[in-house]
Formats: sequence, C-alpha cells, structure tokens
Amino acid sequence: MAAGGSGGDNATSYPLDAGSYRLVCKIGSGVSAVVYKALCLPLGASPSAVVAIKAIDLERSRANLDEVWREAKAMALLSHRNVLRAHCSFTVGSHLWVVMPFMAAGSLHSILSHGFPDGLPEQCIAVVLKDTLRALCYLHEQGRIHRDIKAGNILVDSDGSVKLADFGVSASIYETTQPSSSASATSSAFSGPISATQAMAASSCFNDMAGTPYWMAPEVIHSHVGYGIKADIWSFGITALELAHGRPPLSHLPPSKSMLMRITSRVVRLDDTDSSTTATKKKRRFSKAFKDMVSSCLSQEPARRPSAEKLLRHPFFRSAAAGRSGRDYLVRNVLAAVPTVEERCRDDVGDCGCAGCGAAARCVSPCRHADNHNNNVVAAKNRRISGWNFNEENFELDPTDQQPTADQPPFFLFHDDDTKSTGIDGVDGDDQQQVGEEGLRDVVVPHLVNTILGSLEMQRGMVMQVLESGETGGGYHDHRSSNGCDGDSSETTARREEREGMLIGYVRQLEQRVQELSTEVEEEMARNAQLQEMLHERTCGNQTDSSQTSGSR
Ligand SMILES: Nc1ncnc2c1ncn2[C@@H]1O[C@H](COP(=O)(O)OP(=O)(O)OP(=O)(O)O)[C@@H](O)[C@H]1O
Repeated sequence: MAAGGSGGDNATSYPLDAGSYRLVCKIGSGVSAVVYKALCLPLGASPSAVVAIKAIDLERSRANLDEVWREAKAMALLSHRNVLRAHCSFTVGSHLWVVMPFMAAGSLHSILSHGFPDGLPEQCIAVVLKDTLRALCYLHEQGRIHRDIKAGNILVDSDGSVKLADFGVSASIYETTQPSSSASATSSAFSGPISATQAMAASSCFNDMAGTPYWMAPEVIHSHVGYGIKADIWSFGITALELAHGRPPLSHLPPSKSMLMRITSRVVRLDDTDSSTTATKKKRRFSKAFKDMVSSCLSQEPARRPSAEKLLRHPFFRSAAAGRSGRDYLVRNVLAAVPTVEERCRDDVGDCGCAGCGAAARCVSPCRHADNHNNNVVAAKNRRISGWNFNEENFELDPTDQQPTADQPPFFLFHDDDTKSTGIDGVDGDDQQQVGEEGLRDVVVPHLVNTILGSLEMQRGMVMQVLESGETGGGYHDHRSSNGCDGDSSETTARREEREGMLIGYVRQLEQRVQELSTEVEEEMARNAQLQEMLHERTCGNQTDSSQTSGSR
C-alpha cells in the first residue's frame, strides 16, 4: 500500500519503495514508531535527499491501520509553513514508513532533554509557541483537531523554523458527525476550508480517548462527555508548562493516575511570584503575561479557553520575536546550546534498535537502542518535579481553587525533595513517588472514592436522561400506537430501539469505568497498606534503637 505525492517539496518526487532510502541513524522513537534520519538515494547530493523516516509498527500501534493511514493522508493534504507535511508514505512489511522533511534540531522534547532540563528561557518559549499557535490556527480553520500537542511533536530545523508534526491521532471534526462512514467523511473533510466558527459549532462531538495522558484535556479524559478543538488549547497550555519546566505537570506520576487526578482537580498554573514562597531553591520567574496566557488555556471549562486565533493576539505573543528575527533568536539561544541530533544519538550506547523496523540491513549507523531510549524517556518523565511543591519551581496545584491554609496539608503530598526530608525513605513504587503518610491515608484514597462517585453520578445522569426522553418522547408507551396508527408505530419502534441501543452503550461505559476505577482504588489501597507497614516497621525500629541507646547509657 502506498500513498505517493510530493508533500513538502512540490518539485521533488519521492520514491515509494524502501530500497530507495538509506537509513543513516535513528533519531528518536515514540510509543509505536522509530524515527530515522535517511537519505533518498535517487536524489543524490541534493539537500532534499536528507529526510526523516518514521517507521510505524502497525502491529504495535494502538491505532488501527485506518487511523495510522489517516495520519499520512492528513499530513499530505495540509499546507502551512508551520505544519510538517509528509513527502510520501508506504508500507514495508508490517510497518508504515512516513517519509518527511528532516528537521535537523529535532523535537522540543529532545531539545529539553539534551540542553534544557529545567526549561527554556521565556523569550524562546514565546517564539516557538507563537509558531505552534499559527499551525494550530490553521488546523482548526481546516476543521482539524490535532489531539496530540506536546513538545515531542513540535520540531525545529537548523535555521530555527518551527513546525507542528505528528497527526497520528488528529482528526477532522466532520468525521465524528458521521462516525460510521469514516472513509467518505474523511474525504469530505478536505473538500474546502471551513471557518473557525463552523469548527467551533461542530466541536464537542469526539468521544474517543486520543492523545498522550499528561497533555490530555479533562474533557478528553472524560471522553463520554465529548470534546472539540478546545482540547488542543488545553494541551497547548500544558506544553507551555512543559517548556517552562522541562517536563509536563504530573509527569512523575504514572499516566493513569495523572488522568484521575485531572478529572477532579484544578491542575496547575504558573505560580504567582508574589506569593509567600520566596525561600525557593531554584525559583524561576515568569512574566505576568505568560502566566495569564497559560491559565487561560487551562480553564477546566472548554468554552472559557480562548480560540487559537484569539490566543495569538495575547500580549504574551504580541511581544514575541517573529519571522526571521525569531528564528535567529532560537538559533543563537537554543540550538547553539544543544548537540546535533546525530550527536544526541551517538551519546547513547547500545544497538540501533532497528531490529523489527523492517529495515535492519539498511541501517548504516547504529546509534541508539530502542529500550535505552525508552528508559531515558521514562526516566526523564519520572524525574520528580515540584508540580506540587510550592517552594521550588513556581508551580501551583490548586484543587479547590483555594490556597491551602497553614494547618491544611496540600491536596497531594507528593514531594520533590532529594533530601527525602518529608518522604518515606526507601519507598519506591513503580512510579517512584514519595508519598507523605497523611497524603496516603487522608487524601489519596478519599480522592479516588470521590472520583468514582463523581463519575458514577455523571453516568447516572446520562442514563436518566435517556430514560426520561423515552417517557416524555412517547417512546415506550406511545398511546398513538395503541390507537392503531401503524406509521407512527414503526417510527416509535425505531426510536425505542435507538434509545435502547444508547442505554446499553451507557451501561457498558459505566461498567467499564467502574472496573477501571476499582482497579485503581485497589492498587492505591495495596500501596497504602504497604507503606503503612513500612512506616510501622520504621517506627518500631526507631523505638527499639532509642530504647537500646537509652539502655546502653
Ligand atoms: N521529521 C523529523 N525530523 C527530525 N526529527 C524527528 C522528526 N520526526 C520525529 N523526530 C524525532 O523523533 C522523535 C520521536 O518522534 P515520534 O513522532 O515517533 O514520537 P513522539 O511524538 O515523541 O511520541 P509519541 O509516539 O508518543 O507520539 C521526536 O521526539 C523527534 O525528536
């Protein structure tokens, strides 16, 4: 299967067979794909011969073939200077190869990991986010939701140009209005541009869970509620925090838990530098405009988040360097401080990891083993951040919209304290979080219970709605059908079947949700018990030590 075309470079035609490409080295990997720098051999020494090939393992991909194929199609149809467009794509064994322009500085995620672990300077963030926002404006105008905005999907070239990439989970807002006829809906989505207003009107209709947990909007997590283009604005706000601190909020938690917390919590905003948290180790100051921009994106209520177009007019972006001067600024202040993507690869020891990519024999410069890389990514994500710690990196967790009082512990007591002063020494779960004793006993479990109750209540409301509409809409006991009106009777039957179908769907969702949440609670309680046992042992140990000490005195 192949999709030809000359995407980013209209004058160049890219071949549709693996033999025409030579993989130079691996430059990155995601959940189910490996990305290579490669040469397109027929193009010889031309600069366009250097490409990036994303080899997507169709067997491991959580998306089905249609969805993966949609990424390639979507990229090929879009045209904007801040949107990365594929040259072509084709299958190689069980992999889909997407051939695209090589962005020599890699993704912002990679740049953060290799040069800015504590975040980029604010001016640089403004420059890259402004271009990202332009891409987002364009996508939304085209009726598309990206659904996976994050630093890993914002790519930078050697001249400082910025492009939004990875349409693996992007979708047309039109597709959901006709979910059962995806093929025709997909093509009709591209029949012409639509206005932002139309896009808004058609929003709130997706209900599948797409994206990467830490960046997901609350309404995406609560996927039965439906979501639209404003989900991208939430992820954009999270990406801003990721760029400010080097990692997204909650990234020290396993993804499922961060989702649960997001459901009921006001998440994170940049801290007010005027607050009482002056005794900080690595306090970073951010402008009021930046904080205001981020918090507008992170409104729990999608309708209150600004559109991409409106956000572009925010003072934070108005003062950002743009065009040539913006690109030069990035080259001087960001790219100069990070190794090239090839050097980043060479820094990693191990095999190239291309076994199974469908092209092992053609990889000429083994550089990084997939597992090594994945471990690094996980390690980077698990590095404890002070998202909860008001004293360190200017983040604030505000679950109730109120500052915790002095005698009230913060909502979650996860600590970013290398000295482990408040944590429990030696307690390392899968997620390596350190949890305060009170946090476990008094906060985490009740929080999960509240989450379950809230979710159940919402599902109950939906079921009641269906039942009520059945009663008032003449569905189940329509008196007209008993009066012998056959036409009405068949319509009634159809409506009843439709409602029954919806009801069954809701009940299934409800069962699944309860199952998921019960598992989370069980895990949390097991962890709780384990930690309490360790605490108990420590306390007993300390008492024994002190009695021995006093005895020996
Ligand atoms: N066109 C490109 N040019 C240069 N580097 C690229 C290109 N595309 C991807 N990369 C690099 O490869 C890395 C992995 O990209 P990929 O799209 O597979 O994963 P991801 O988006 O980071 O993760 P996920 O699978 O969760 O979406 C990127 O972070 C980036 O550093």
